[in-house]
Amino acid sequence: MIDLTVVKIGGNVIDNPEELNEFLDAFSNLSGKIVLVHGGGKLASDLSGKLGVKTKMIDGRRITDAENLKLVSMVFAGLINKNIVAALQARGVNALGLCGADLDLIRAEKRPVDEVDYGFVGDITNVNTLALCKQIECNSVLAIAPITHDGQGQLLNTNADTVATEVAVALSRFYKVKLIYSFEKLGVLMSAEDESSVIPVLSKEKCSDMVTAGKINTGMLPKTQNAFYALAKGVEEVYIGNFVSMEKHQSSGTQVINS
Ligand SMILES: Nc1ncnc2c1ncn2[C@@H]1O[C@H](COP(=O)(O)OP(=O)(O)O)[C@@H](O)[C@H]1O
Ligand SMILES: CC(=O)N[C@@H](CCC(=O)OP(=O)(O)O)C(=O)O
Repeated sequence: MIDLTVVKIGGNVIDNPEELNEFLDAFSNLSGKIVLVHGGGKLASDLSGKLGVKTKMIDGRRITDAENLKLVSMVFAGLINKNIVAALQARGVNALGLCGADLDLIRAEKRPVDEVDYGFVGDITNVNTLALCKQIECNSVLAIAPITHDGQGQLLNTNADTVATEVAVALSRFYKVKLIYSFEKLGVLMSAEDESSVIPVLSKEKCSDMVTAGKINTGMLPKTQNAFYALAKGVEEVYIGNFVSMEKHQSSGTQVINS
């Protein structure tokens, strides 16, 4: 099988022009088949503060009422997605920016109300693998925003780590997939404040101990949950780290392993 890399970038990098440029430079230099999935949670939260739209996150996921949905659709599928596409085009990469509704790429269902009502948050039910593969085989570099749809005209907000995961899982039927969750730190840290405490290899047991001890929390919760799920569903290799440092061989990040 041919190698393919899925890279996910999150809000802290997107919100920092210098880091974003460094990321896009490194991403543009990657050879072979590549797919980019982006978030942008920080920018959405900053903007909602300015516009007076209340924001609440639970375990790294946004409670998305109707007003928040309007805002995140504009920010993720519009502003951020199109700026990333333009920046990649400027680097000679023929990027195609899409959200989950385009080409029926990612269907989701509104998360059922349990203990928490997440509002218009979508749990992914289907990835249109054929559409993805067609674009990839035409050498388009997909830049995917974390807005999904339910097939009935309703847009939904889905965590970008989860979008990257499901895209990686779908593509692993046809490619040998490496999935990198890139963020501003060098990897999963033993101690949140200490950048030198990167855990080189994270097993399920180690992760569960760290969650219990409160050492993995907030946005790292969806990342690690998604990482183990991806491995269980056929993704070949999964890393959590800083893509630029990894590409420059300054840091190997955290490799997540399924044991
Ligand atoms: N053990 C940990 N190691 C590194 N970061 C952690 C850890 N536990 C929690 N975090 C937090 O998780 C954040 C990354 O998640 P998130 O903010 O959702 O990133 P992104 O927007 O890039 O997906 C880090 O900025 C950090 O504050
Ligand atoms: C449901 C949910 O939480 N959706 C996320 C989607 C964006 C995202 O995941 O952005 P980062 O990768 O920058 O965190 C949100 O609204 O923030």
